[in-house]
Amino acid sequence: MATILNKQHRGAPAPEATRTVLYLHLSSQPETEALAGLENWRVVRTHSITEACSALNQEPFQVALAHIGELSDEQRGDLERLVENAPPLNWIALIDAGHVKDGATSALIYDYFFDYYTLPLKDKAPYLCATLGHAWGLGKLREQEDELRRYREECQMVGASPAIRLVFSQIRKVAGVDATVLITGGSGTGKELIARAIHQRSHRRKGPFVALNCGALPENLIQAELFGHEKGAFTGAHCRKIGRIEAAGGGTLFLDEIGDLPLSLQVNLLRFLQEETIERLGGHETLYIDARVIAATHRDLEEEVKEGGFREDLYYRLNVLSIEVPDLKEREGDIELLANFFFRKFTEGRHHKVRGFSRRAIAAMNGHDWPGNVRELINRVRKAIVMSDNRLITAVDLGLECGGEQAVPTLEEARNQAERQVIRRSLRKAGNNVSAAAKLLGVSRVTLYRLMEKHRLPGPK
Ligand SMILES: Nc1ncnc2c1ncn2[C@@H]1O[C@H](COP(=O)(O)OP(=O)(O)OP(=O)(O)O)[C@@H](O)[C@H]1O
Repeated sequence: MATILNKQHRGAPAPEATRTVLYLHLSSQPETEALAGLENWRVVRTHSITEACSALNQEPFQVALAHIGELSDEQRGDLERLVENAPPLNWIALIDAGHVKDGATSALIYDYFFDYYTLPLKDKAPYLCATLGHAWGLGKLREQEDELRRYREECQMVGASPAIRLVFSQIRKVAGVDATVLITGGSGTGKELIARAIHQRSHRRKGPFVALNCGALPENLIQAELFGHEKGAFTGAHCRKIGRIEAAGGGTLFLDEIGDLPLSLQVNLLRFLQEETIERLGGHETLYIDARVIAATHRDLEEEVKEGGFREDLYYRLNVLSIEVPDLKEREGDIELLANFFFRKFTEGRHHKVRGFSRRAIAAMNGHDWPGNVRELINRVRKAIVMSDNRLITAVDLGLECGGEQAVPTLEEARNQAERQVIRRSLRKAGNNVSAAAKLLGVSRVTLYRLMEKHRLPGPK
């Protein structure tokens, strides 16, 4: 079994071990003296590939030391499989002198290892410590990047700013428990996306995710929508209808715009949260429903409670865990990231003349206030892709700078516009005859065809 070593100074309290390294001892020589110098490192020692495998399965490592002596072909094959298949981490080899020139081992190190040292270390020990530190730091960076990629791939959530990273870490924490969550934040900040991400990461992920916008329906309809009704419960109730709470059984119920839920229904929802039971409208049967509730609002519910518009007991019941979503303008660096993400999403697989955003457009996006947050950004990008006549989307295309005198185009934009105009004019004048138009422009036919393609101008029929 793997054992854990915490180095302790004699007479001094043990320094807090903040970083962990896996040590795999595959040599007939004794353990390297280097381990004694790894202060502030927690060393998990293993003495075979199997032990290393099980240690790697038990906890995440950023860095591992493999102490390599003479290896049989079988051992080398096992080591290769381990470093190739283990979760991504940086391996550093410590090789007993005399085995460095072993061709197969050096090829393995060259292919898979971050660095290597020959033993005995002697005065190279501080360098090993520094290498371990770098390898660990790089591993941490990779871990963060992996997490951002996972959010992008699994939840379609994009962002790398400190503000959104904090939200990601809160999602991770609340997903692991089954309590009610209240998500607050401006309109279009991604509250529903966050609720879905919590659901996907929770043990309920195989159950349904059912959403209801409490502000979208009149009071009488919302009650039937939430709790369902029996046949004949009211005029027009021609058959039994399952409500959203019931439909969310075994999964998650997302109540958007919870601040809009009428006071008369707040008490019903509170009863469900306390007793986990409902009765369909016009029904007498009490149904037990196991659904986790996530609510969201752009309103200040605490203020609403003070003003009597929202029940205090329901507020506390919903607000067991909370996530505050930052406005887009507070997410440093994310605007460009999101704009490019949506640009790729809307142009992928289609032939579009636009290639991306001009620098001025990016500056304008960064300077904009984004009252509609991510939803507004999506709409502006989508519209600009369709409407733009340029190769690069401009601030004007995004509706972030008015045209006319104020909007000074970049030199490239101006050149492109002028080029396009003059080609169009010459083609018109030449009755769409490319050879004649090329002559008017003083360029070859081939050049004109290339320019027409660049500006997506139709050729002669
Ligand atoms: N971080 C993000 N990455 C990618 N897309 C996002 C992100 N945040 C929000 N979106 C997208 O923005 C749009 C609005 O998000 P969502 O509906 O979750 O916001 P909301 O806060 O619930 O809005 P509202 O309060 O108006 O109901 C959706 O299309 C969503 O996919």
